[in-house]
Amino acid sequence: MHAIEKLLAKKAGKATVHAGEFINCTIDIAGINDLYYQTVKSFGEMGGETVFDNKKIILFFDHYAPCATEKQADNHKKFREFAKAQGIKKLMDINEGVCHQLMADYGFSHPGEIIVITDSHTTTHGAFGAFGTGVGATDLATILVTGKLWFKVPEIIRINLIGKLQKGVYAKDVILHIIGDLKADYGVYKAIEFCGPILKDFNISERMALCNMTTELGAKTSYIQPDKITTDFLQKHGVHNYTIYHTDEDYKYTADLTYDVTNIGPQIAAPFSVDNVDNINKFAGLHVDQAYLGSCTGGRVEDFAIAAKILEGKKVHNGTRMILVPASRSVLEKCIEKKYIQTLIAAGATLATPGCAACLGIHQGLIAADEVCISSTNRNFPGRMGNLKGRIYLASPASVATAALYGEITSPQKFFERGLCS
Ligand SMILES: CC(C)[C@H](C(=O)O)[C@@H](O)C(=O)O
Ligand code: SF4
Repeated sequence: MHAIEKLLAKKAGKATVHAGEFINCTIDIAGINDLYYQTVKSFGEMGGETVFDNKKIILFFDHYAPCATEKQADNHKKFREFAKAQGIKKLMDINEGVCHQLMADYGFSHPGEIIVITDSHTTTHGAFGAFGTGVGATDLATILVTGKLWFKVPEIIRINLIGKLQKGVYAKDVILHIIGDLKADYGVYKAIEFCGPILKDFNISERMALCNMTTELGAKTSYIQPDKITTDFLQKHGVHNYTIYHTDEDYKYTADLTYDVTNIGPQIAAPFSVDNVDNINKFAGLHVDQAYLGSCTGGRVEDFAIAAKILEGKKVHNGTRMILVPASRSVLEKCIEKKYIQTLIAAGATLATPGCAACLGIHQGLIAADEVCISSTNRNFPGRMGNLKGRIYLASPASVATAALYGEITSPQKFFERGLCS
């Protein structure tokens, strides 16, 4: 069995499970985003009165924080009333940030647990050795009533990362390259495990970026075998009580792929799909109207550190806007402490409040028709960040910051050639 199967078997109260089998599992964390008040309505329609365990439920105000419309404000108000009525203490209000970053910041993502949130990027939590998956309102309401949810045990694909990363190339470039190679429907309802020597060079932030974007391969969940990087992170967050499962030596993967990252340069996913990927140099010189640094994919402290290093003492190009959206309050606090925010504001960037913001085109930085936005987020569909004719180029935070500096898409490796960035 695979570690994921051992995890699912335990949660289903079974000795073994196998790919394709339908099982019913107990859920360790159920998260509801502010866009999903329907979950509460469905809970009522199912005859739900008291939630299964109010300590295992988290409400996240992240897709519009703070509210941009009266309807959004009304939604948040109803969520707060529901939390009060049910004694749900974990209500992440408008001052907190994006659900997946908060799960990391608060040490809520644990190896060996099942995390279900009403958000497709819940695959992010495979970075901690959890089984994380996104569901809709009805499935989440089922959990509120029963504390359980059905799953079909997924087939598992292993992606082995070998070689040596070039300077100026990050996890985001690696996952964009893989998505461009495998295409957006490759991993539908499958689990995608990352392994290989490169992982020891990827901190939790980069592992989260890898796992987060398996959603754009259609994956049901993702997985990275917990190691010292994982356990050190958990220890730092006061987390000591969890179960790490291990995959049997003779486990047979549905597919066992290897990528040598040595020859992967900075990547771009060009409009209008995430698997429309090519080396950044193919787009060099394209004017960018907006450079966006944020989201659960690329809005962490490490991402702002890179951007600050590239823009320190310099100015965002005239004719280009740079928008900063820290993924959470804790990220913002750390970036202020380290003066990354001050450096970037001095360069001419605009600071928005922690949350999803313009990542999905709700507020805080939408783009107009025919505008070009280079973004550290994870989707570039028509209308994703504003006007249907807006064009989004997905890239690493380093590429976003470099484009902000030059006003056009430019490889961040130019800095490393001159040794400016370590
Ligand atoms: C709003 C939410 C349902 C959606 C998702 O599930 O991915 C959003 O987070 C996104 O990134 O498009
Ligand atoms: S930051 Fe973007 S991708 Fe992440 S949960 Fe929010 S809208 Fe979805």
